[in-house]
Amino acid sequence: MSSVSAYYNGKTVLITGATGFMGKVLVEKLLRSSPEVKAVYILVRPKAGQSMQERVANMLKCKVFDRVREDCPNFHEKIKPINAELTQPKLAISAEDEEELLTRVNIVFHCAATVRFDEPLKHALQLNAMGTQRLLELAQQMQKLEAFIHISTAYANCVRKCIDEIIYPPPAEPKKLFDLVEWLDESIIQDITPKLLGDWPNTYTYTKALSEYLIQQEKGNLNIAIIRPSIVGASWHEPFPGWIDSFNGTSGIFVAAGKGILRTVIANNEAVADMIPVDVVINLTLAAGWYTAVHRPKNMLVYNCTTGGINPFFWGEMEQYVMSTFKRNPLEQAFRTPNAHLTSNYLINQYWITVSHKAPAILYDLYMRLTGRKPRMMKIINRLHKSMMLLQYFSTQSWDWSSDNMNMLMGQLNTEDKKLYNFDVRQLHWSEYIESYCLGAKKYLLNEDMSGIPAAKQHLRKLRNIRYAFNTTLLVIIWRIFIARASSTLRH
Ligand SMILES: CCCCCCCCCCCCCCCC(=O)SCCNC(=O)CCNC(=O)[C@H](O)C(C)(C)COP(=O)(O)OP(=O)(O)OC[C@H]1O[C@@H](n2cnc3c(N)ncnc32)[C@H](O)[C@@H]1OP(=O)(O)O
Ligand SMILES: NC(=O)C1=CN([C@@H]2O[C@H](COP(=O)(O)OP(=O)(O)OC[C@H]3O[C@@H](n4cnc5c(N)ncnc54)[C@H](OP(=O)(O)O)[C@@H]3O)[C@@H](O)[C@H]2O)C=CC1
Repeated sequence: MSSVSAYYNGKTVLITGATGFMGKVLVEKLLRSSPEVKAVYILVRPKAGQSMQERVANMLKCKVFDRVREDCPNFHEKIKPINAELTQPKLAISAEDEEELLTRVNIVFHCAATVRFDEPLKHALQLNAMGTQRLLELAQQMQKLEAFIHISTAYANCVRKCIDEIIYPPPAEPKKLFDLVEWLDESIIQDITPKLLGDWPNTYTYTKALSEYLIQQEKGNLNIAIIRPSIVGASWHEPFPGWIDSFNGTSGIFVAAGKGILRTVIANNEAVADMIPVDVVINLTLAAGWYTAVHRPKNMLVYNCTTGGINPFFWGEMEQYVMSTFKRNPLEQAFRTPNAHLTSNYLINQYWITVSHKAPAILYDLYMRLTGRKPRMMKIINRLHKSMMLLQYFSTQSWDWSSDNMNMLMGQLNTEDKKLYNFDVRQLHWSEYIESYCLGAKKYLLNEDMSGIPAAKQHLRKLRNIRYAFNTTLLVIIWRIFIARASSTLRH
């Protein structure tokens, strides 16, 4: 039985989206588990006034690379950044760089995408669907290509309740849509987007469904596999338990709940919270790359990378574990004591939004104004409500994903690889994982030190005393009004 880590040694790999949350974990794991990998080309665009080189230098300083930095101090020499923009013709790669890629690359991992739910359709199409098509065109010309791995999402087909490891008919004919957005005015596209999306909840899942179909249509002789992760969370074990650097998915919600800002969430306690740790997704992706290249399956394999069917976990349990962790390990400078509740009742949610979100935010902003500072809480609350509105589609329903290919792949790994590329989610202990996720959000997302926990607890005690004082004052005022009314009624 050949080995996954040995396979990548000596290979040249191309990764898109390497600067993103999952891309970084992929680059790190690849370089650490296969230190003899020949080169890792990464497609990077200049962004926010930073050149490609500056961005890569900053990326490599990131904590996520601490382990590989220790194991192989020269790991950065293997990383070859290529200037690219996936929304541009020919990916905006220079002729010289293109030549290098065409003659050298053995395996492609395509992670780049816009994951925003509110992305305008035109941009989501240009990046997620057309970008994938352009990358496929490039891959078709690669002389030594052995496998092409595309990262999709388990929610690409969220209009279905049971999702098998197959490509479903697309929501629309991709090429017709490409033509349409090419000549239609941006504002008209915005206007007709809800009609085009149909049952799809957002432009992200819609364009991910289109790109899966495009791949199936245009794969030609390429050896391709598609990975469909569900809600990707902090790492389980690698490179560090709880590592996370993105506010997407559940992470931003955890932080908002931990800070005491978020108090009510529309979710179904009994619905499955299909979360998957990022290192599990990356281990499966690397294993699938090896399997696709070495075993060359006759049909393109789709791997649903989910937990619900194997080791189900529910939103109600998540609420308990998140709250219990943040009560024991509070975040610094919390707005209020963490106390978030899930409800599937729209009216109850609206009530708590008014009482527990808006009222305290208005009072706090008033206090800020009175003390000559800039009010900001209402702005945060409004952004939070926008996020919650976009996320509730996923927190109120359950889906059944089959995971036969994930199981099949596990059976193909030798004993050593089963440990090195562990994606057996049956071993995942949810309460421990969520605790480590919340602590990871505290450490890696918010850069808070664990030594600050006693001060954070002290701050929560102060908040509790303010609440007691506020409630007592309110009671006294109500009591005084009541007494005043009662005595005036008696006088008359
Ligand atoms: C108690 C437990 C309950 C559990 C309760 C259930 C929850 C139920 C979750 C379902 C989860 C489904 C997930 C589907 C699984 C996929 O397959 S989807 C893949 C993941 N994609 C996503 O999650 C994208 C969702 N996000 C979005 O679409 C956009 O962020 C939103 C929601 C439209 C918000 O957009 P926006 O208001 O423009 O804000 P955005 O640009 O995102 O952020 C602005 C800045 O604030 C930062 N920020 C964002 N959030 C925060 C925060 N909370 N704190 C501090 N800073 C923050 C950002 O990092 C960003 O910083 P810069 O990059 O500018 O430096
Ligand atoms: N996170 C999640 O919960 C899930 C993610 N996925 C999928 O996993 C993949 C990775 O997601 P994740 O890491 O979370 O996303 P991130 O948003 O963290 O990363 C996206 C990556 O794509 C790159 N990118 C975006 N636009 C362009 C462009 N125009 N040209 C070149 N590169 C571009 C970004 O580069 P830059 O740094 O320049 O912006 C970044 O490296 C995506 O395909 C996503 O659909 C699937 C299921 C769930």
